[in-house]
Amino acid sequence: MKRLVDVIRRFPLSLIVPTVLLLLVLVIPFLASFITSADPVKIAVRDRLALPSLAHLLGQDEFGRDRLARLLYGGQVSLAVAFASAAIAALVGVLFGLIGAYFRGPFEFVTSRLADIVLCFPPILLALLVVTLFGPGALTLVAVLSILYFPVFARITFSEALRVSALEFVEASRALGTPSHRILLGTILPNISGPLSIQFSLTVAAAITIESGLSFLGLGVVPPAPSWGQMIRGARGFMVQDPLGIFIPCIALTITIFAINLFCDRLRDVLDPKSITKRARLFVAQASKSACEVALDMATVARIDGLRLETLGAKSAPIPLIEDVSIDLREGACTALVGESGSGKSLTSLALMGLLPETIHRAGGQLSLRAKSGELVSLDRADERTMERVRGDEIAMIFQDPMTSLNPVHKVGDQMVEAILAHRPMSRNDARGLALKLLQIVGINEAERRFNGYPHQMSGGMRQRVMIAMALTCEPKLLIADEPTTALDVTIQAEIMDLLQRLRSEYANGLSMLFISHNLAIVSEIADRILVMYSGQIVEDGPARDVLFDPRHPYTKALIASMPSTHEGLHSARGDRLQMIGGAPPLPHARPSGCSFRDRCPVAMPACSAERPQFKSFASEDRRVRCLKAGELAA
Ligand SMILES: Nc1ncnc2c1ncn2[C@@H]1O[C@H](COP(=O)(O)OP(=O)(O)OP(=O)(O)O)[C@@H](O)[C@H]1O
Repeated sequence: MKRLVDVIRRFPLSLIVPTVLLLLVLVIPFLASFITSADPVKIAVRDRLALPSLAHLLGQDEFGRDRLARLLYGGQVSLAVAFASAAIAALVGVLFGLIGAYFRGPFEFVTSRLADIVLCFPPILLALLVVTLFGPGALTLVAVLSILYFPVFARITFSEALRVSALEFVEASRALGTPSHRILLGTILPNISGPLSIQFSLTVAAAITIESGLSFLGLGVVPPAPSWGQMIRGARGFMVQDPLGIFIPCIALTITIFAINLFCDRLRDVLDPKSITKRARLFVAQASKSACEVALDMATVARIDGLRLETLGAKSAPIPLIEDVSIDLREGACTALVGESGSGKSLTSLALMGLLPETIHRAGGQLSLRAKSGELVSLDRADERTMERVRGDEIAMIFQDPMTSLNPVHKVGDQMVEAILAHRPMSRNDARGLALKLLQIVGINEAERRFNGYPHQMSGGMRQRVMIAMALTCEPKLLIADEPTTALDVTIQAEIMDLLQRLRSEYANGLSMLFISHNLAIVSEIADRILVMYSGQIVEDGPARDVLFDPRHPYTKALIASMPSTHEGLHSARGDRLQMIGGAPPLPHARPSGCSFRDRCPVAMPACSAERPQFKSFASEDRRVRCLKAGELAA
């Protein structure tokens, strides 16, 4: 009982109306004997096509049979046939699709060829074949419809499962030795349930309509037994004299199909953890409208001011991911954002680009940019058209994994030309010339040959160079480099860092950079300013040298102490041995009260759990530290 109450309490609100509607549609036909005492097959020729009366609420059909009784009893047959055939088709199709996609080889061959063979058969021919074997009737209909629809499920499952099987979390499950059936049912199936639930609703709807066609040909429900298909078939001959006859079963069909589609659609949204509710969308829209503009001084190219990002799930309360993050990106300077995985570096940069995932929204703060023209743009209030111009033209971004950033089916040169033409009004020939020049600038030998090559013909380092060249096509003011060397080996890392340094010094109008990394050693090579991020907050901010050689936050100190570096000064600052930072950063939903770092902090005191530390600035120093002991640590 307690369990039932719990289930009811957690039942998603958005499913209530579709569930009630679906239950009504499904249950009412099965209450036929309580609703009417009329016999659905009893003929009364004298009353044929009679209008509705108290005795016959929906009138009488071409044989004088009670239409309400036929509608209710016929609904039982139609719904049972439709649901049974859709369920069998889904079960068989999903099984074939999953096995074919996961095990490949002969399993793939059997799945695809079987589906091809069934799809090649004209449906009527197939129906005739099954009727010859089993004779007409509701069971025959179920068999015909299941055979007709299972290839659709098999194909959808096959292609979706193929896509999901290639994702890293499935590889990870395999590497952990998870048995195949668990991966198939526990990992892959939930990830493809969205398109399958929609296909199920479409199949039920289609099965109800096809039942009418097959019954019309005498291949389905045998008269005088009622079904909605039979009712439509019978009423077709009297459409002009008695439009109600065809209207009633059609309305029943429409409401049923609508209820099933609505339910499956909502169910998909509820099952998908990435979906957001309408209410949440409205909230986002309102939050965006309430933003206000910030003034930028001439030395600042972009500013993030008091940024707060929250999750926006359909099921749970919002969880803060980023809190009170403020960053000034200075003209021509490289600002580095450093922190452990999950600290919020990427989300901060994606917010600036207007590329936040749908499930995350900006709950506070402002984002502003000084464009090349000198115009001030409020990125938090900009519409999508403005953001399209800003991306690439004003702010460009390079990502961690150059292997997946380029489109594998287009030549490298074509992709570069398209990127140039999207922002710059010039001929294709000029764009080609510019692309070749950029390839040379980023140090790609045999630029012409590489221009005509595909991404898979290049090494990781070369692809990252291409990505950098593409990022520079419109001479942006700001380049966001999100862990641009993490996926590369050490020697290539060094080459890419040299390239970025060279580009900064050669760039005509001064290239400002937001360099994101978890690696302080790499950052120390390029950054003018370092911001250390921990658990969604900036905890230390200052000129690179000061932060590296005189860290004031215990987390920054711990990061430096754990960092293998060839940098002499850093070695002497922390002694010879590398030191580990104990524990792990808290997950966003489980951040402790007070300072998020206190559980790992060697100098934590009781006050650290009582209050969230605010930024502490130091007189005559251009630095900020978010720690109650910042003053002491500085001393
Ligand atoms: N789409 C999302 N939905 C919900 N939470 C998310 C989403 N993307 C990121 N997060 C959470 O937001 C926090 C910050 O993530 P973010 O990717 O910005 O971290 P990061 O510092 O860039 O880490 P990494 O170096 O691993 O990329 C993490 O706790 C992460 O789990």
